[in-house]
Order: sequence, then C-alpha cells, then structure tokens
Amino acid sequence: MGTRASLLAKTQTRTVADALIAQGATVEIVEISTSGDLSQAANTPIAQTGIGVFTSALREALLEDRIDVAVHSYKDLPTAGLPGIVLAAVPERADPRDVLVARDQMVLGQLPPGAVVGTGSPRREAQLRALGLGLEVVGIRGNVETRIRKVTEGEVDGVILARAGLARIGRAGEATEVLDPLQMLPAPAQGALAVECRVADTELETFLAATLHDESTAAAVTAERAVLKELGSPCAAAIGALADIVEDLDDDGRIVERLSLRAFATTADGALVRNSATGETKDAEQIGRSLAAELLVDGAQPRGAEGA
Ligand SMILES: NCc1[nH]cc(CCC(=O)O)c1CC(=O)O
Repeated sequence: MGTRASLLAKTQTRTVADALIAQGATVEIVEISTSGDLSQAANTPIAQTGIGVFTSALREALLEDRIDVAVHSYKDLPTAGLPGIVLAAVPERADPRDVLVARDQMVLGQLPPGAVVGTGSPRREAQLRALGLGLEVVGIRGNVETRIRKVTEGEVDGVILARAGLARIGRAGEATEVLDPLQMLPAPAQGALAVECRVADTELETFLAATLHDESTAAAVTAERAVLKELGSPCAAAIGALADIVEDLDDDGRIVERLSLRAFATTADGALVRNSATGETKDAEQIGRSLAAELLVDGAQPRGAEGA
C-alpha cells in the first residue's frame, strides 16, 4: 500500500491496512512523497498548486506497480478518473465537519473583529467572510500539526481544519468549536477516504470492496462530488457540499432512505449562493448535478473561472 508521508496520511493508511490484515491480507506500507508535500515549504497557496498535487504521485506508483493499493483523502482526489485505475472502495466516513482551533479556547463568535484566522482554502475563506464577523483571513499551508502550531505560537488567532484530520491524528480534543454546516459547509467528500487499485487486479478490487466499502458513504460522496464536477476543481474552488442519508416516510407511510444534499458556490463578486435538494439515494449523481445547475442559475461562477 502506498501512502503520503504525512502523519495524517500514514495514520489513515494504517487504519485501512489493519482492516485488510484482519481479513487475512499481508500488507507492506510504502511512503511516497508528493509534489503537494514538497511545495508546502515554499508556502504556495493551495489554490495555485494545481489539481491532484497530493494524489498523482500515489497514482503513478500504482500504475508503475510500485504499490498495489493507494489510500487517498477523497477530497484531495481530482474528479476526473484515470485510465487503468479503479476506485475499489469508499470506507465509512468520519465526521465531515470543519472545526476551529483558536487561542484561549475561543469559539468563532468570541473572536474579536480583526482577529486573524489562517486557512489556505478558498471555500473556508469565502464562508468565514460571509459570517460578517470582521475576521481577517490569511493564507497558510502546512500539515495539520504545523497549522495548529501557528495558533499555539501566536502567529494567528485561529485556524480552520477538517475534524476528521484532527481525529485521525488523535487531536480532535484541541478543536475549540465544531462548526455547524449551516455556517461552514465542508468540502465535497471531506472526511472520506478513497481506496484505489489497478483495473487489472480484479481479485484485489473485489477483496477491497468486500472488506472496506460503505454504500451510504459512497452515495453521499457521489452526490457531493457531482456538484464539484459541474462547478469546479478540488481545493481551488470555493465550493462546499454535504449529503446526509436520512430516513423519510413514503406515501404509504413506509420508511424509505433518502439523500439530502446541501451545497454552496460563489458568484463572480464573491457572494455565496446556497441551495439544497433531496431525492432517492440511487439518484445521488443526478441530485448533485441538478443542484449544481440550480447554483449556476443563481449566479455561481461556472467551472474554469478563477476563484475570487
Ligand atoms: N486539504 C488537506 C486535507 N485533505 C484531507 C484532510 C483531512 C480531512 C479529510 O480527510 O477530509 C486535510 C486537512 C484539512 O483539510 O484540514
């Protein structure tokens, strides 16, 4: 199995490996450094580093037979597939929400106007600004530990991070507020993993799916990523999407499973447009696509435009 060398990546790969080992597999983990990890030193904003910076090196290693399984943070994966590689499994996802890690145990509402919040994500920045709290948003890069250190060392008053990332490295307790998706919609597929193998390895693909795949997570992520596919690219786009599988009653009073999706995008002048939709879980992709179409009608910047 291939993994990026960050603590977060190694931890999530270890978790997947343990699940496979429990089912009788023999696993060796190989660390692969990616251009996303390397460019961090130069403090390049994530929006400018290009699509797939964190995932293409792993995919290359897979195609070159250096590894057999790649574990990615799903939200870092480009929406376009790659010939020769198949998404074999989407494990059950962790909490998809973002959190604030702030000085002095503060929640967002307690940060004074002018307080400095670090994030390199256009999605987080757009939503922070929309809250109207007068916060100053500054771009930061670096792995999860580095970003938390910027708070403890006083370089910024707070940072916004994915709760799943903190939890995976055992530091979820350091969040000072778990942000409600009404204020801060997570990135499409946040908290989920994508497990890939070569198309030709059909036996391995079957084993990975049987051991790891979670249908509800896959449906939710499919809807969220359909919005992204229509409107933008991962990391670079100020787009958020979150799907929940909810129980509903049909016309005969029977309990049915439905998919509920919320999403936002930004207009050319940086305003947020939000919308939501529900439908049958099996129509996940279509629900995401129609929601994206509605956001475009509401003024969302079409795909390919530069984020504000
Ligand atoms: N953008 C980097 C990234 N990619 C995946 C995670 C961890 C959470 C996840 O798996 O969604 C993070 C860190 C973060 O956004 O705080």
